[in-house]
Amino acid sequence: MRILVKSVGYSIGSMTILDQIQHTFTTGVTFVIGRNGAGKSSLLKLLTTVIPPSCGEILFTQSSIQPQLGRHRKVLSIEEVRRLIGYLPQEFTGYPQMTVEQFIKNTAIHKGIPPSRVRSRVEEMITGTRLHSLRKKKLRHLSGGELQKVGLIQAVIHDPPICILDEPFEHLDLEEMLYFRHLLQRLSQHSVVIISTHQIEQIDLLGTADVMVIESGALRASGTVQSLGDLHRFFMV
Ligand SMILES: Nc1ncnc2c1ncn2[C@@H]1O[C@H](COP(=O)(O)OP(=O)(O)OP(=O)(O)O)[C@@H](O)[C@H]1O
Repeated sequence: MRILVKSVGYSIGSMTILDQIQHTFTTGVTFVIGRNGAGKSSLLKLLTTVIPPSCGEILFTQSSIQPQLGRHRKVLSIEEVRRLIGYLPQEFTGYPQMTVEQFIKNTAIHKGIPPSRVRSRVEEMITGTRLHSLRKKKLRHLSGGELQKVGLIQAVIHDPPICILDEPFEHLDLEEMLYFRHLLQRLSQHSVVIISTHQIEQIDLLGTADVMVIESGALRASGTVQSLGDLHRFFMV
C-alpha cells in the first residue's frame, strides 16, 4: 500500500490551511509532527478521504497482479480506500449511548471481522486495554483516557491496511501507551500507520519510523527519525 500526496493544498474560504504538501506514505509508521494549529489534523482528515483537497491529489495505490498487465500498481477508488482505513479523530465520541462492549462488538461486525472471530477479538481488545470492569458502562460516562482507549480500539480492531490516528496517546497512562505502541508496531509491519502528535517524547527515537514535519501548513522536513536528528528544533520559535 502506498499513499501519494501530490502538491496538495487545502483552504477554508480565503484561509490557506495546507499548501503544496508533497509526500509518499508507505508501509510502516510515519509520525506527523508540528506545533498546535500547524495543520496536522487537516492533513489527516484529507488522508481519510472525508474531506477533499482544494488542489492537488491524493492517490492510494496497491501492488496488484493481473493477467494482461502483469504486476503493476493499481490506483484504488475512494470506496475501496474507505474500506481499508481505520481512523481515530482528534475528538472521538463514538455512540455515547452504547456501552463499551456493545460499541466494540458493533465496530468489529461493521469492519468486517468474520462472525466466528468477533467474540474472541472483542475480548482480546477489552482485556488487553484493561477495560473489562467498564464493559457495561456507556461511552458518555467514560473518562477522557477510557474513551481514548475505545477510540483506539475501533481504529485498529480489524488490522486495517491504512491506520490514521490523530493524537492517539492523549490521556493514556504509560502502560496503556506502551500497549498501543506495541500493537501499532506490529500492525505497521504490513500497514501504513500515520500518527499525528505534538509531543516529541511519544516518538520512539531509537525506532525506524518516518517523520513528517508540518509548519504553518507547509511541509518543513521529512525523513527517518534518525536522519532528522533533534526534533525539538522544529518546535523552537
Ligand atoms: N473548520 C475550520 N474552520 C476554520 N479554521 C479551521 C478549521 N479547521 C482548522 N482550522 C484552522 O486551520 C489551522 C490548522 O488546524 P489543524 O487542526 O489542522 O491543526 P493541528 O496541527 O492539528 O493543531 P492541533 O495540534 O492544535 O490539533 C488552524 O489555524 C485552525 O484554526
